[in-house]
Amino acid sequence: MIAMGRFILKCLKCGREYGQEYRLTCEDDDSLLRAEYFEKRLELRDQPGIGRFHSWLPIQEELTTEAGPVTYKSEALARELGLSNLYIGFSGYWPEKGAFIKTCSFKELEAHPTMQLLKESGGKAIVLASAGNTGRAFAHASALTGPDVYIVVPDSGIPKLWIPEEPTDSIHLISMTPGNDYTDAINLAGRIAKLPGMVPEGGAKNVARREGMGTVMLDAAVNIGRMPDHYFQAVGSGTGGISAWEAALRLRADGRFGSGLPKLQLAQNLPFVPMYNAWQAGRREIIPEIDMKDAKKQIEETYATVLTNRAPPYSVIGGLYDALVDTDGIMYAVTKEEALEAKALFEALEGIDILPPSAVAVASLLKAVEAGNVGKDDTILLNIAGGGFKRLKEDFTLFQVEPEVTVRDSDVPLEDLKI
Ligand SMILES: Cc1ncc(COP(=O)(O)O)c(C=O)c1O
Repeated sequence: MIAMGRFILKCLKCGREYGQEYRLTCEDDDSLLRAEYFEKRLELRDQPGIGRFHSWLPIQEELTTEAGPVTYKSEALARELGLSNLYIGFSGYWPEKGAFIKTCSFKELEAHPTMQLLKESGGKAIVLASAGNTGRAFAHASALTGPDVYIVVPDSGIPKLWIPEEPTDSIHLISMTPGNDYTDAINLAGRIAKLPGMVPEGGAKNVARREGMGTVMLDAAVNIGRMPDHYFQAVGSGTGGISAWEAALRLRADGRFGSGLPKLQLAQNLPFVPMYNAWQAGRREIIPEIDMKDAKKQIEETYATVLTNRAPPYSVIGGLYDALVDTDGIMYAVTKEEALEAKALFEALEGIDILPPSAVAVASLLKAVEAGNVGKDDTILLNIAGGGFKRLKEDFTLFQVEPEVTVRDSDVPLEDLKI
């Protein structure tokens, strides 16, 4: 158990408080827990990456990894769009800009604090589901730091499960046959996590994961000197949006970064856009028959497959709906063609390759400019949550993680997994 805490966990529904521990839910209800840190002012630590933001990470020991978010002011894309204060929050590999996330997405910002919290709370093995990028990040973190990870991935995610070092025995990859999607992987991971000795990673419920993603907002505020007026990101679960909002609430309370919360401007990719549909209809609830009819077929047709969660933390108290309401947010639905065009534009102008979800985010910024949803002198943060994969391959040899077992559906007998 953890000694002397740095924060408490508070239930956003009933207000019940818990000490510092690896806890995903309140004992009385299912709303999100939020960390309240004893440090109310952000005090940057002298660490190379995400560890700078230790003030608001739910761990004891400072992280020393070089992986961290990078913020820079755009010139070429900004000029093209006629924007005078466009900032890029870049999570990926781009050494020329000081970006050293070698699994090329902001999922690594979630993985490092989560693995550290697991260690500090005595856990030995963590279980998670992934559409690909999260699994890669946790596999890498496991190879670097030791704890076992059990990663359940749908077939479409397997090619994304490479890491920049030899896979270690601590990485256990479970793949699912075609026909299963990310949500099927979530369901199977949920069953495995109930086995003795296993700790569920928890997705959006995992505070360490949210704070890790929230550092993109913190880094931007520190670099710009204030919070941005707008925050653009592509979402699948929406956890990044929730995290950006929570980070902004802390920055507002800090007092040095402005008092207006950044307007969340979030995008999904067509035809699978359940949160966009629910938000457009003004609903807290996602109604599957309306908002994601023929979900599995829609998911197969999407360009950015990692943005396809059928059970996102949208309706839950403290979830994405609340974040959108509180920030007067906007959602976008982007086509594959729009995303590909945006990708080509960004890469040509900014000079770095980006992953499909980031292309969806760029496309939503183009739409926002066209619709007048941002002012030309507004301060805008565009979260490029994944990029630099081509750049990474120039410097590193990548290793594919091989599945230990492949299963047909999420109801398989757990004995078959030979865990
Ligand atoms: C690069 C990238 N961007 C965006 C997302 C969406 O993340 P979320 O919906 O959890 O905020 C993901 C999810 O895997 C991702 O890998």
